Amino acid sequence: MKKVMVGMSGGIDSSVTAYMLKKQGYEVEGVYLKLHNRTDGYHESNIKHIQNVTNFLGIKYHVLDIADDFTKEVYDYFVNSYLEGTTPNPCVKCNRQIKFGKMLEFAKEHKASYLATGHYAKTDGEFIYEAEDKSKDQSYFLSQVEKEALPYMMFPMSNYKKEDIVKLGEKLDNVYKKIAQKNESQEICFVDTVYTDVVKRHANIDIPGKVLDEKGNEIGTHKGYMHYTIGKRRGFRVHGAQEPHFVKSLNPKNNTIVVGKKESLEVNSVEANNLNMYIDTTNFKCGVKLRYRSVLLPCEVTIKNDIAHIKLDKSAFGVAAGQLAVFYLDEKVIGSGWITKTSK
Ligand SMILES: Nc1ncnc2c1ncn2[C@@H]1O[C@H](COP(=O)(O)OP(=O)(O)OP(=O)(O)O)[C@@H](O)[C@H]1O
Repeated sequence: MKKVMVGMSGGIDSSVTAYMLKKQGYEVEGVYLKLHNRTDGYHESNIKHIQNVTNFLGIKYHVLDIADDFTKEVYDYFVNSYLEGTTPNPCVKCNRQIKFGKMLEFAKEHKASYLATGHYAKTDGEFIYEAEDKSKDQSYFLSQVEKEALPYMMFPMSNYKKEDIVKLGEKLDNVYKKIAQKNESQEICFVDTVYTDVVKRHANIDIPGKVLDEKGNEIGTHKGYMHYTIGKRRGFRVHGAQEPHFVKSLNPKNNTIVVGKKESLEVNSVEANNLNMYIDTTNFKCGVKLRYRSVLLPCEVTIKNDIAHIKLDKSAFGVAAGQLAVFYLDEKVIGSGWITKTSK
């Protein structure tokens, strides 16, 4: 009987994942990652749910304290990105370094043949694909996971809709019912409210500065550059503006932000580095997502010296350095890279 380690968060998706795999005849064990140094009962409450589920299923579970790695690889990167004026994507880092890095190592150490999670995505061991439930699809966030990890990954949610998983859970047992009726977890696990609440624990984000136009003229004021991301159109003042202005770039060095009218945010080419490619081709046509929940933008990609040069067929707006460019052939993820530069 093959062993599967299931990453269990105490939420409904991973709890149903464990049930499904047990039913399919695998030897199942669960692992809960303590990602944060929280002392407010957060871990205890999650672990209680996991205890109930694993008791019900008659399986073992482990708790792995990984808070130091998480702080270094994910949390610090998140805060530093805002300090540097870029827009981070912590879930992408977490999936690569923590869930399919450290948690996969743990699964292998425990002689598991696979690591399963409740992510909404598909994999055939060679590639990652969009999930059946497009509204929940997480393939974008998984696209930096190393190619070597793919043969170990299992996503039992791949063909289900979230609502079906909730219904299934509610029918299974009271233990599951309680979990299904919990609030859905927030988008970023360590951001309870808005990102600025996290960043302000580490820096003074409220230092007002100048708003500049594209020629460098002072045209208004803002409340601190870390309050803004590329494409944002509110929260700053432009003297005498008739038309809406959008944030075009952030300059942490002199605490200025550059704004422009919508057309000036038009981008036709994008550069990305730290590539993670699942194919070997260095010149290809594909669809690209330049942020989560964007539609696929047709483009041509040329990779030179480990940098992807992305030429968009049609312009895109509000593309932010620090976000991930994910390359797709229809539903198949063929690689991704971190956006460093954009131009018209
Ligand atoms: N602290 C954790 N420990 C172990 N595995 C985790 C943890 N957090 C998330 N995972 C795994 O990663 C998957 C995706 O996490 P994410 O936070 O995106 O999901 P979710 O929709 O909240 O899932 P769930 O309903 O299982 O909580 C989870 O389903 C679970 O398998």
